Amino acid sequence: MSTAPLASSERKSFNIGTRKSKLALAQTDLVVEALKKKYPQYEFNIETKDTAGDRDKITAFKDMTSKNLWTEELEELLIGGQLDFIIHSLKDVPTILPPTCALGGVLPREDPRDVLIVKPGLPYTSLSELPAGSVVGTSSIRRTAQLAMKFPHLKVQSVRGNIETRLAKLDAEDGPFTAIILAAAGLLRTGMGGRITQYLDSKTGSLLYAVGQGAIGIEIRSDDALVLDMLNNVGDQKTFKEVLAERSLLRTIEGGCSAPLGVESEWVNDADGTTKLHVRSIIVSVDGTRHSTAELEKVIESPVDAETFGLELAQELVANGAGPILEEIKANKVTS
Ligand SMILES: NCc1[nH]cc(CCC(=O)O)c1CC(=O)O
Repeated sequence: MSTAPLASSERKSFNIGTRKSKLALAQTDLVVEALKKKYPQYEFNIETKDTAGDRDKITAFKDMTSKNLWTEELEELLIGGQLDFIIHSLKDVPTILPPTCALGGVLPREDPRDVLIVKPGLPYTSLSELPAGSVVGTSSIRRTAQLAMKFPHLKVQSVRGNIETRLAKLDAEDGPFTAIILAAAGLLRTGMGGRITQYLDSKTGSLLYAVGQGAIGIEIRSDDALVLDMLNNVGDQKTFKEVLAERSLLRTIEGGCSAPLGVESEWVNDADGTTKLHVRSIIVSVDGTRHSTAELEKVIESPVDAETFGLELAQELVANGAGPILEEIKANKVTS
């Protein structure tokens, strides 16, 4: 847009963009609610848009050539000034944003774990109970690789579509799936937590989650001081530190490809009361035969500390053998 930006004092109305899915709308409502509470004098308009990721429901994610499946169209509107905020599932946001865009803040993280959902009528209550040959639905290479490593007797088959579509494919009488794996956050935020069979985490010896999973990311123009200031009052600083550390880890190791990286972040208190961020991480080869793990625990006071944390954890993962696994993934990647 060619119109000159309004002076801060004249801006009373803000446009918030998101995708059309039920989850995107539920998450946007949470952000609008939080903004209205602190800024009752402003008006917030929600605008929805389909993205490339919504339109192409057939190509497996790993074969898609655009890295910004869920974000590109909305970012164009943000950069052009038609939008002031974009609300994303942070997990879907690339670790490198366009140069004039920034992650302005995040809402408090929902449960970040993956969950198992077993087909109705089947008796299984956990991943480890599923009989050999059971078909587990997921389209994520992170989940596929970790399943191949930890549950090699199971079969993995791709399942695409939004949460409702995937559940319908699981429930289909004549469908192939014994169970599917989804993020807890998406189910909980859309009122479908009742479908969860088992929460997966390192304690149950199963999957680590995706970088940013369960967090709602708010993208803004990096020079929009008014909006940034609003988000400093509305966003959750603890979640922000966690996800900045996780995204720095992913950005460091991925080098232009989406890596099968799993993480698990928690805050721990030392005996002397110091609070530290503890992150476990794993990279697994797609066939599950090789992996590298690393953990780090440090005080995080600033965004710079979080960036450094991610960098150091990435170095540890590489020192523990992640390099060849990443090289193999890059070599097999479709390039364009
Ligand atoms: N790419 C799909 C996607 N993006 C965000 C979520 C769920 C919510 C979240 O992880 O924040 C999901 C579905 C899933 O992985 O089960």
